[in-house]
Amino acid sequence: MNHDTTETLNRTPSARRIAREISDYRMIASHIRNGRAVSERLRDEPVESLHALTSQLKQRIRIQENDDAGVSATRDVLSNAIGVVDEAIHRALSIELFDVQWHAGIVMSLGGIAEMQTGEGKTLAGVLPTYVNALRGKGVHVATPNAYLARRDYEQLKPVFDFCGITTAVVEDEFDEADANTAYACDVTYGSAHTFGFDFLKDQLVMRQSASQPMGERFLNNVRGTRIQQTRQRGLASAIVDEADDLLLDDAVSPLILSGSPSGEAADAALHRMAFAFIDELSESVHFVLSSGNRIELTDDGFKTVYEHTDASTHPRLLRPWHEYVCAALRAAYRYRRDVHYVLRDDEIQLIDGSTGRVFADRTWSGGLHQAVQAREGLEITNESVALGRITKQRFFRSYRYLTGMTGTADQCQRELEQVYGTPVAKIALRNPSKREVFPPRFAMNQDDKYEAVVNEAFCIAETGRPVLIGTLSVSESHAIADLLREYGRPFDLLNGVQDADEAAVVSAAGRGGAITVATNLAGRGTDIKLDELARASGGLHVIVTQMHSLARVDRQLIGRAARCGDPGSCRFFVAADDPLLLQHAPWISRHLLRRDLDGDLGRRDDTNNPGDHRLITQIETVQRRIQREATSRRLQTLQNDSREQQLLSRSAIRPNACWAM
Ligand SMILES: Nc1ncnc2c1ncn2[C@@H]1O[C@H](COP(=O)(O)OP(=O)(O)OP(=O)(O)O)[C@@H](O)[C@H]1O
Repeated sequence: MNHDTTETLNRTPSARRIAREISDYRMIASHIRNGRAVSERLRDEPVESLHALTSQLKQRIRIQENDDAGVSATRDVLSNAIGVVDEAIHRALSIELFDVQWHAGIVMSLGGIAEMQTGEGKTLAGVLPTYVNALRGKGVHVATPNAYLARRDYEQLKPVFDFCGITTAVVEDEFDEADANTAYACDVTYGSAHTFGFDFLKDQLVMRQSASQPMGERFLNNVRGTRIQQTRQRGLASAIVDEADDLLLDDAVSPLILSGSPSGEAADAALHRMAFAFIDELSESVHFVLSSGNRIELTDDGFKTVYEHTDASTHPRLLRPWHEYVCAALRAAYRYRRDVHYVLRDDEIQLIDGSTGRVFADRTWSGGLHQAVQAREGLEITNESVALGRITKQRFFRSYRYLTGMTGTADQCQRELEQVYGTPVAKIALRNPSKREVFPPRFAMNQDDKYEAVVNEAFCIAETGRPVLIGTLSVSESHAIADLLREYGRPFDLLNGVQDADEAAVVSAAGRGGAITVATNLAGRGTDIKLDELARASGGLHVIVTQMHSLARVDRQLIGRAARCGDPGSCRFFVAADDPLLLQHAPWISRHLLRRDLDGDLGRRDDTNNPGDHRLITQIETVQRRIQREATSRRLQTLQNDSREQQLLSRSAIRPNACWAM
């Protein structure tokens, strides 16, 4: 797939062809019918027959495949592939896939993205495209948002692929070169997008180092038998991306940076400490202003003060102009909060990913911000990382020859997925209407009142035998609610990436009748909370959303933990006048809520539908849509900058992706 900037803005011929194919319902239905017939024939055959059919299909797809015939080659083997996969799932899991799951699987096998509602069974729908891509013999990377989901899917699906005669493995960040190499040698490799991206960067580094070795040295190394570092991956052939909206859009512009930093205290540590002490002399609006996107700008007065009242500006250890140290200290003081943006663990700053709630031990902020936060926390100030390699996830995923994916929440971003990745989206119908009840929203004047109301609701619902998931937006919010629950002496589980609880164990306990689980977004995507009998009979999982996210899709993923795959369930949104989303993006709604409180209206706790409440939620959703549009245009801008940079690199001698050209 050849992408350039102009292509990203227009539908490519290949995207047009895929769009046509994935909307051909008659063809899709006939594949499902034929596939089931093949599966019937295989039912009493020994497992060797499934393996033999897989080998035949591998041969066929390789013979037919050339640059132009990728999709039609797929189409040719699809019915047989469905037969093998159907039979393998039947033997390994004693489950029959529903038509909607085959539909999603075929869409992905043809190169599209399947939008299938949360809880409709995407994990199993993804087996078919994984199998079809594995037939190409160049390896398939199944990318998930985190390591927990990668391992879970690998463990669940390995027996299925064993029946198919397809080798599988999981790769993790901690793997050394040899283990990673073994995992990538399999037909299918499960891993987080993060691991795949970093392994790619590590390989780039190995190849650069080997290319820069003089030929004589390489020859001598060969003669002496000196071990030369190997690459981990076999190339970027096929990727199946789970939670595609998250990985391909929301998280796509944050660059993956492979970095190293010399150990010990930074040479300019004293300057960071001086800057942090100095900001006490500055006041907001006079010396600096807080602007959007976590930025802070010095006013003219501020700039003068920064340089007038200190001799730090001529310090011999300065790595950047003195005012940049001051700005970093201001950002650390005013914009970055412990347990919201980062946690402190073993005297180290560890970053929290805003949309997934995960804590990343190996990520650091750049431009001196990390050191400024260390100064603020009174920690040792470490050296800044030096970037050894860097790529945006957007560029990384665009480098795969075959890319496809699935998500429960692609609305409002179909166009972007198609334009940027050449992957049209097909919406898969619901198997049965959802049983999820959306309770009327609750409003509060401030966070304390809201947490009280949240905890009350959790008690009342858990008492009826239903499990409750309280979804919070930050670690600090999860702690605040946990403290309140402790005060009332109510047992609960906490999942926020900071405590050491085993994620899988907490998720599997969250569906027990009467259980209360407090979680950050860690539990908001991909997690499958299985209900026990009491929980199902009592009405299923109830999800409490403690505050609306700036992206509506994140909210929908969270409420998607309830009422999955035909189960009952419900959810409710809580909104407080001082929620960050309202304060930053819709202060008029905050003011409106405060006015309503004066009328004593906000404390109302009945469940009748109030049109005014729904109007407010609709207004917040409009704000979310605006934020989404702004994020889209930022991403397209990054893409254009990235493409420009790539063009410049390709004109020079440096071609970072050249080794992967296929
Ligand atoms: N064909 C099937 N028959 C019976 N149960 C199924 C079938 N397919 C999926 N399930 C069950 O439905 C539940 C939801 O499946 P899964 O977690 O794959 O949903 P999902 O679409 O990936 O959800 P999310 O969008 O939240 O990630 C799981 O418990 C799974 O075992």
